[in-house]
Amino acid sequence: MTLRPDLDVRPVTEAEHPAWIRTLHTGFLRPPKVSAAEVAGRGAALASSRTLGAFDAGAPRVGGAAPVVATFRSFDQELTAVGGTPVPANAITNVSVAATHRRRGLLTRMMTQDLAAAKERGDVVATLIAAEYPIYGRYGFGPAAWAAQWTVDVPRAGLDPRWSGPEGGGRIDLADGAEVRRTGPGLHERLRRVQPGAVSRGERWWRIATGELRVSDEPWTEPFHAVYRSADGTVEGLVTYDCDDTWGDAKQPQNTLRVRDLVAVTPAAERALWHYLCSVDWITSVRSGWRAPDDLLPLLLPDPRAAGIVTQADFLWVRILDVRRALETRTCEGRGALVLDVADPAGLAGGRLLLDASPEGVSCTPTTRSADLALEVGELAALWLGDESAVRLAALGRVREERAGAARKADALLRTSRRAWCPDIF
Ligand SMILES: CC(=O)SCCNC(=O)CCNC(=O)[C@H](O)C(C)(C)COP(=O)(O)OP(=O)(O)OC[C@H]1O[C@@H](n2cnc3c(N)ncnc32)[C@H](O)[C@@H]1OP(=O)(O)O
Repeated sequence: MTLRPDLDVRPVTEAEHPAWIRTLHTGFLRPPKVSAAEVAGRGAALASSRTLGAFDAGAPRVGGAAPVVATFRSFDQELTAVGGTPVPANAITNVSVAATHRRRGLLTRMMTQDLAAAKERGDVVATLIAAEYPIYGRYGFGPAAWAAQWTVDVPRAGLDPRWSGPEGGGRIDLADGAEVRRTGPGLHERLRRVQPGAVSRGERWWRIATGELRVSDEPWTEPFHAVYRSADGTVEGLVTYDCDDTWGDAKQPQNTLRVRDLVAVTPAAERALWHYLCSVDWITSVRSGWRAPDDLLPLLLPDPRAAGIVTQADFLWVRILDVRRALETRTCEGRGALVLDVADPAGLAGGRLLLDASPEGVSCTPTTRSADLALEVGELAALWLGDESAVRLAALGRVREERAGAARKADALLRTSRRAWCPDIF
């Protein structure tokens, strides 16, 4: 790795936004052009001292300035812990380093700077959606919530073709973007209060999802929105989807419906919305979008084999910055005490801590007692949302039992009955 003193990492100014966006597009292999509309659409999100750029003073100047050769941005977010309490999170996004400047330590510089600032602010975790698995473990991140995507072969699913709506008095109605902006945020707030791994959505998220705010020059396709209401009229579910227009030579419909977002706060709403999506005439295939790996979807179908997993992968990565607060914020179903020896080579978190957990509450205090389980902070992140098994990590040699049976005990305390899920890419 060649470290170069003429590579300056610093917050970008408003005048530098167009160059910064162009570098981001280049890094993400999108056409390297930027319109005034895109600069305006992204402006509010970029206007922060947490929008970093790397500038190469040794490169030919572009418009009289050193070119932007790397991008990085973080923003305030809340991440729901097991039990439903949110923790303050430093959400990291828009990470790119120009191919001409790769492997010179630019990502490491930007990440180190940003994580130190997040720790200083008092954020409990940092979060990101990783483009590639091998990038972020070195910075103490661990894959904390996985996701799966299904394709449903609708004709094979065995659903009753006469179905005309939900049972039990509930109803489904189509909605427009304005209604989604009114009802969606409240519904999503209900979801994230109970869904470990869910992250907060600001008003901007809803404006982008409904096409009111454009942050890219890609053509916008207006989606369909459908709302589920229970028998008493309460909104309990919302789905946003689009469809293609494909017909076979024998004049048979072969259309695919793609779910962009499905939020349901009751099992009845979730069941009804999936049933609805798989019952839209002309649709022969439904793409589920990113769901929890234990989503209800396949088992809702009379023939679950009609739902094939097309992708199953790590999704939300978490970097714990404050082990004590992270553990004390979550709940535990089990009861017991465990001494964790948490190693953090970056020195941001870690130490030896006594986890004392019961359904009544969790305490986590520094201790000098001998350790039961030794692990790195990234492994703890994978365990923290309850999605990973300490027994599994021990078998992989990634956590070490200092006392026989400690991994099984950790699982009894930390694992959850349903898996963590992050519905959002950010
Ligand atoms: C949250 C998000 O935004 S995810 C999107 C991430 N962006 C992308 O994937 C876009 C394309 N890729 C890139 O822009 C860059 O290659 C980046 C951002 C992934 C890496 O930036 P770089 O400046 O090259 O990383 P840097 O030089 O700091 O590398 C640090 C270490 O990570 C390793 N590393 C970096 N990227 C990768 C990778 N994709 N796969 C494996 N190892 C990697 C380096 O080899 C180096 O290892 P070392 O410490 O053992 O020497």
